[in-house]
Amino acid sequence: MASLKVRRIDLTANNAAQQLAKLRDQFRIDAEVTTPQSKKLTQAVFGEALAPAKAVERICTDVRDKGLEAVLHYTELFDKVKLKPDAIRVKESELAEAHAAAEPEYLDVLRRIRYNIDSFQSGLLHRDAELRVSGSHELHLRYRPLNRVGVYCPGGAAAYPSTLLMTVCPAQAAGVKDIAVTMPPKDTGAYNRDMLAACHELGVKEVYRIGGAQAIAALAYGTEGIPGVDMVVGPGNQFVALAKKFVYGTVAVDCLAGPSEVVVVADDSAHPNYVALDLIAQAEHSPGVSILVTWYEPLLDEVKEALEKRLAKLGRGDLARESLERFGAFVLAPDKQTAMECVNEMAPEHLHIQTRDPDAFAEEVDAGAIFLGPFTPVALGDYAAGPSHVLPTGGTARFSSGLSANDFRKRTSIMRFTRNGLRDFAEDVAFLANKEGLTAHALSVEQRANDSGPAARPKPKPEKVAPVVATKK
Ligand SMILES: NC(=O)c1ccc[n+]([C@@H]2O[C@H](COP(=O)([O-])OP(=O)(O)OC[C@H]3O[C@@H](n4cnc5c(N)ncnc54)[C@H](O)[C@@H]3O)[C@@H](O)[C@H]2O)c1
Ligand SMILES: N[C@H](CO)Cc1c[nH]c[nH+]1
Ligand SMILES: [Zn+2]
Repeated sequence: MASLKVRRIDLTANNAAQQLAKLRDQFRIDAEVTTPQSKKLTQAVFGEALAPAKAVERICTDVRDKGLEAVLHYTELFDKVKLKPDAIRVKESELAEAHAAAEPEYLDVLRRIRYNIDSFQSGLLHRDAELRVSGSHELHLRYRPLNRVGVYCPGGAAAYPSTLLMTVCPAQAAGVKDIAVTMPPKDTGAYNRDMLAACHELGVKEVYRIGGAQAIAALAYGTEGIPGVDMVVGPGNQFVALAKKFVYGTVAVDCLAGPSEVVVVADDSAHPNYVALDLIAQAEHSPGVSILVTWYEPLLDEVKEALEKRLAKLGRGDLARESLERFGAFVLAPDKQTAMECVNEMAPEHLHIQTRDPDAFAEEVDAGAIFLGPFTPVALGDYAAGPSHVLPTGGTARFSSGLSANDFRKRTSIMRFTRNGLRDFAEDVAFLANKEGLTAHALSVEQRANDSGPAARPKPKPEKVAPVVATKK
């Protein structure tokens, strides 16, 4: 087999900024990172080579304007499945049958992991807050779960029961009652018995066989047979992430969780074999972005050798190799400080720090999730630890965070003043309101502050009603 070709980037004080910008732009959410097969598919569907964001705009507007007909149309073109309208929703009996037929060990694993996720996610929920100033006013912050949430579970190249756990469990911890799940109509999606069994185990009753941008649009706008939701969450490929960006505003979305990425930062203390395993683990998502950053040059050859050995024996070795060669990189930094700048420039979804002092390094850098030391591979977070594995990708970890139970709750502030409390605030409010030229605002406070009569109109006296007298016929 030909030797593995991973791009190498040597950072110097002079070229670091330019090299890193190039690296970062390559995996931005709207970058042209789609594979040649994906480009060919877009061309075949639209008759022209549309950029991913343009293709997504067409799909989403079609679904918004034409509803189910457009969902079925794109499902046929992208997923090669011709579905009848009544086959879109998975029957509850199918969910129950898949569950009844599932291996008991699989269900036990789901239950144990569900427990881990639920313990962490319930523990981090924000609590209602209040401030009371006696005789003056009271201020409250109230949290309530969203009513109805749509979960996208990817299923193009692999089936992800873990993603069901990492999305549905935080939503349930937040108190969301109404959860609809969509998965592509594939053996790795809504025709996968393990996925259906997991839905039943989690108590999800509403599952649709649709994927890609058309699924996100259907959830957001609602179509015949698919009631719209208040929020769409979940990871997926570039088209899914761009569709969430497109529908944002019509519905809430979580972070832009696109193709998975890892940056492994390692020094001379790191075990090359462990580093190689972590890079491959991300690459096998296909596509997945795997970047090694080090200031210890011998590690690069050691890791390359370990990668080659591993890839030769791996089930998805060919897919992982393709991802490593297309989207991977070995970055050699002149020193630790430049390595930190490199990480911050990329703000990766996952950062695994395998250095002598991982805590100190972590203090200085930004990422969706940070994994410390040799015994904390990203896979622990992917499957079982408790924080959701739905994390921001494409550099968006610079300004956004991974999914958590709090995302499924909306905050409302509630306040009440007494007349004395209002009087205490009235002068400042009126002053600032007048400065803004909003004199009615000022008046609404001043009038009340100056009044001394009763605050409310007296209750109207009940009208006298003539007694009903029974008469004999
Ligand atoms: N960030 C996270 O939290 C996280 C978690 C799990 C998985 N992932 C990522 O999710 C991704 C899953 O991708 P996937 O493709 O396997 O499944 P997917 O379900 O996200 O996407 C498959 C769908 O994409 C649509 N599609 C495919 N090619 C298209 C094209 N050219 N134009 C328009 N639509 C097209 C099809 O409708 C298909 O149903 C992986 O990249 C993985 O890394 C991310
Ligand atoms: N690494 C993915 C994004 O965080 C999650 C995942 C699911 N299964 C395995 N990995
Ligand atoms: Zn993963």
